[in-house]
Parts: sequence; C-alpha cells; structure tokens
Amino acid sequence: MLKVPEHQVAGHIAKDGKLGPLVDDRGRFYKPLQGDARGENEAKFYESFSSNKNVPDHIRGYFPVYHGVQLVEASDGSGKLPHMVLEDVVSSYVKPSVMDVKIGSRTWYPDVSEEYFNKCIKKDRATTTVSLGFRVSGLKIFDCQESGFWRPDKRVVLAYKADGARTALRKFVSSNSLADDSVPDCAYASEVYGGSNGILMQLLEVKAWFETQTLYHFNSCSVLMVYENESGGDEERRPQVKLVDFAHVLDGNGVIDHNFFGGLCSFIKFIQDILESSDNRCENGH
Ligand SMILES: O=P(O)(O)O[C@@H]1[C@@H](OP(=O)(O)O)[C@H](OP(=O)(O)O)[C@H](O)[C@H](OP(=O)(O)O)[C@H]1OP(=O)(O)O
Ligand SMILES: Nc1ncnc2c1ncn2[C@@H]1O[C@H](COP(=O)(O)OP(=O)(O)O)[C@@H](O)[C@H]1O
Repeated sequence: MLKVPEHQVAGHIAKDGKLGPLVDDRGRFYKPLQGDARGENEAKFYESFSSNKNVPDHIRGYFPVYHGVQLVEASDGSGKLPHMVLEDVVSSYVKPSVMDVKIGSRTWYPDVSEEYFNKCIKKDRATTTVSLGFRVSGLKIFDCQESGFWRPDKRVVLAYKADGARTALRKFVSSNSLADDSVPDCAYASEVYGGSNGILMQLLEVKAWFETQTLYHFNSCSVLMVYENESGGDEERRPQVKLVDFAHVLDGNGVIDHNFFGGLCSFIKFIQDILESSDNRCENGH
C-alpha cells in the first residue's frame, strides 16, 4: 500500500488530491513523472547515471538508488501513472530531522523559455539563491523539548535572508525549543555536521567530485540532509547527505558545473562556520 511520505520537506506534495510522491513500507520512494519534459528528463538522468561507469562508486552513494520506472496508482486519483522508483532516503530513520537545500546561484539555465527564466530569476532574487549560492527549500526538525516535529511554513522558509538561512542551519542541530526565538544551542553540531562521517565530510567528498566532474550540470538540484533523533542513550545520529531532484540536469559537455560547485562551496562555508563557533563555545565552557 502506497502512502504520502511523512517526512517530505519540499517540492510537490501529494496532498488534497494533488500529484506528488508516494512511499511504500519497504523503503521505496515513488516520484511521479510530471507530464512535461521534467519527468522524462529526470528519468533519463537516473538511467544515464546508474549505468555511467565514469561515476566513482563512493559518489554513487550520495544519490538515491534508482529502481526504474513503474506504473502505479497516482496520488491525485487520475489512475496509473509512471513513477520513478527510488530509494526512500529517510525510511530507516525513526525520528528524522530533514532539510532540503537547493544549490546554485541560479536555477535557470541556457535555452529555457522566457517564461521559465522569469519565474526562476524572480525566485532566485527573492531568496538567497543569488546572494549566497543556495537557498533553504524546506525543513522539518525534531524538537526534543516538545517531543514533536517543527516545520516552518514554506513562505517563511522562502523569505529567509542570509541570517535566516544561518539560523535555520543552526536550529537544525540544536536541542533547545525551536518555535520560539531563543538562540539555537547547536548541541548536536559536532555529532551531525562534524566528525569523520558527518555532514561536512560528506559535503567535502561531493565537492571534490565537482572539482573535476564534467559529466552533468545539476541545475536546480538539492542537497538533502537527514539525521536521527530517536534516543536510546548511545544512539547513532547517522547523518546523511543525498543529492535529489534531477528534473533540470543537463549534459556537462566537458565543462565544470560551476553553478553547483560555487553554491556548494558557499554552503560548506556556512556549515564550517557553525562547527567552528560551536567548538569555541565548548572550549570556553558555554
Ligand atoms: O510550484 P512552486 O511554485 O512551489 O515551485 C516549485 C518549487 O518550489 P519552491 O517554491 O521553490 O519551494 C520546487 O522547488 P523545491 O523542490 O521545493 O526546492 C521546484 O523548483 C519545482 O519545480 P521542478 O519540479 O524542480 O521543476 C517548482 O514547481 P513548479 O511550479 O515549477 O511546478
Ligand atoms: N529519494 C528520496 N527519499 C526520500 N525523500 C525524498 C527523496 N527524494 C525527494 N524526497 C523528498 O521530497 C522532496 C521533494 O523532492 P524533489 O525531488 O525536489 O521534488 P520536486 O521535483 O517536486 O521538487 C525533498 O525535499 C525530500 O523531502
């Protein structure tokens, strides 16, 4: 039985009779192919990426596993539609905190229609895409004090300026109450962002690939960050980075993806700054 994903934080959502992704209880995420070129393009990307021998194995792990396209009952009641069957990145987490960050200082790309260009540039300027090279698209954080999930409204998230994005990245790894204005304590920064398996190390590995890869240009693609909050004393947070949303990926044609690469560098700097400031606080006993 397919159901609406509980931990989806951005994109098209399968609610109120709308078309959106579904999940099963065996760890698979079904993303419907949108009727226009986007669905075809994303499925084409997954086909190409899955069979591309030039993609190193350690990089493959940063992408959801692809299990082909299947006809399944769509969420909008329109009958069977083709869906990309992907690994459900959050299925093995009990209480996941999740954040979607769209990378790049522009979401448009050469040869798009004027209408699409205008839509993108408007959003890119209104958000931190142009100023920072990334924007937070959505987030859902487990609030330990309230013992429930906190999810800011989409309009609030898309209105973040640099400070708002920084605060969201700090709240993402904090243990104090999230709904109020208290200063985020970044209590989990070292476990989630830091360490040899943490988000920072994973992002640096992805970045190293982008320094040389010229296979694909990842327009409008996101970094999805996940970690566990289920507490059992010595719980593992299992921080994880995955790249998602390939509806606008193009062939790289031998050229570096400087839009994604630059945005990723900027995003990494934000994570590093949070780690450094939380390290200093620990050393000073605060
Ligand atoms: O529908 P909207 O206005 O929420 O825009 C969607 C975007 O939401 P946003 O408002 O930026 O969070 C959405 O962004 P996220 O995935 O939420 O980051 C996509 O850009 C989506 O387009 P596509 O499926 O990638 O071609 C966008 O969908 P389309 O409007 O292009 O169908
Ligand atoms: N493979 C996946 N596993 C789990 N969640 C996913 C996966 N892919 C996407 N998501 C969730 O769905 C959201 C939207 O995905 P995305 O591919 O960007 O869709 P859209 O094309 O509608 O924007 C992401 O922010 C994330 O929360």
